[in-house]
Amino acid sequence: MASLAALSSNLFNGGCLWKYQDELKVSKAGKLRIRVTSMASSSPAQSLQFADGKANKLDKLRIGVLGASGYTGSEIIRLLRNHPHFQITLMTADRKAGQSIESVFPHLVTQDLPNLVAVKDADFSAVDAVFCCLPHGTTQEIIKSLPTNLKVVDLSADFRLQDIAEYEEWYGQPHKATALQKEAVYGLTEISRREIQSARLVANPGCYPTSVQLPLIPLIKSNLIEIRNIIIDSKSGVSGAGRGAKEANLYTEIAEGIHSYGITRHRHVPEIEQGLSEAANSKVTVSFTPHLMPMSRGMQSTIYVEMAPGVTTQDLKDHLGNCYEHEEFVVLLKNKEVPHTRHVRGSNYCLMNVFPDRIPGRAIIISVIDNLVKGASGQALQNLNLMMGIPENLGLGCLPLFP
Ligand SMILES: NC(=O)C1=CN([C@@H]2O[C@H](COP(=O)(O)OP(=O)(O)OC[C@H]3O[C@@H](n4cnc5c(N)ncnc54)[C@H](OP(=O)(O)O)[C@@H]3O)[C@@H](O)[C@H]2O)C=CC1
Ligand SMILES: CC(=O)N[C@@H](CCC(=O)OP(=O)(O)O)C(=O)O
Repeated sequence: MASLAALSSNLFNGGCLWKYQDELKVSKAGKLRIRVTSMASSSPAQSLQFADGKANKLDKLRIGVLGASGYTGSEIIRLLRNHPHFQITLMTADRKAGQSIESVFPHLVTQDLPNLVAVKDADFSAVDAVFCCLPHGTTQEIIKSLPTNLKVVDLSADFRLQDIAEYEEWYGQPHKATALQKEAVYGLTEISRREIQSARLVANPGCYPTSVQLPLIPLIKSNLIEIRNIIIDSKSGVSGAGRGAKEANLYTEIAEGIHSYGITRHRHVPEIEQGLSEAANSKVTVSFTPHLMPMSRGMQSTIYVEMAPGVTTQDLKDHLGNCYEHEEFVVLLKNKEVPHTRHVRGSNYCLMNVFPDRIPGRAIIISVIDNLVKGASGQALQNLNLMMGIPENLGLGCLPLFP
């Protein structure tokens, strides 16, 4: 039985009322009782899983953000501001260790948060779960060194590829935590919800792979599209490259133009192919070209596919509509509405739509996300909510920022 406070905090946070089955009852004592259950779990307050088995004074889970001085780390901080059951108690940085969060991110001046510490100085005995927002390569050894009772959502690419040889080929370095790799669950929430719920370590998907796999996996699973000749043209905002200073990301190098990069060799190719191959139950290869756009956040994937014989674009739409009908964060647009990145900015939504190509038998699928939210920290929070047995939309109620 959840408390009214828990219910009202869910609603306050944009909790999705349609996901809750509310049952009003008058108890013998004449008090109104509201029973709340969700798709993700039963009563949130009862299912919080403290790492040491003990509740704390605040009855909130203690969260560590590793890499809190980066873009995805600050996005986690922003989202957790509205979370009823998570409280940040540890934040790490590398070059910025020792600084206060407002000196690193002035927009967070109003928040009462701990100072940034180096990972080596962090006290992990005082946290229940961590978001790991570190560069790939550095992440594996750090996660390996954490107490094993902590739940971990890793936003880096280190645990996404099941095949270690493939990781080493595409990332150009040996994997240093191969045992943990076997334990990790790939966290594309809407597709792997059941596995994520019981995971201890979740490999949060890359931003491009999220925007591509959400529309394609259901269509491939149902044999509605051919698995050959899939062409993916993706575009990302500059925050996708992180906050670290790089010449290629200077205003003068990005503004007033766009450019492709990583042509035929971007490291998200094996990640996309892994997910699509699993859906197809046979090897899928794709043409994938990412582009850098002069915008700070946002991502669009335009995907060209060949439909299976006799299948129409309306069939693709109907199928995606059915698959995602009860999903809060994945939305198939109606009619010929075109997804825009500006309509998901700052939110956890993925908007998609399907259009007939002028070439018979082909369709064009467009999907948009905010690379820092559904493409990173929002999906990571969705996953940790699931892992903790609480409704997966908590903290994720913010609408897109528009205009
Ligand atoms: N940006 C995006 O849209 C997405 C990013 N990701 C992935 O999420 C992870 C974080 O990305 P993002 O936030 O953009 O990156 P940033 O470069 O913005 O932040 C990186 C963070 O890691 C810290 N850090 C860097 N090197 C080390 C180290 N050797 N040891 C400990 N801490 C270190 C930095 O600290 P300091 O600043 O003090 O040096 C900073 O806090 C990456 O793996 C990225 O690929 C995934 C999906 C989308
Ligand atoms: C614009 C930009 O540079 N985007 C990054 C991808 C975003 C990301 O961080 O992906 P991972 O989580 O897999 O590292 C890139 O192309 O490498």
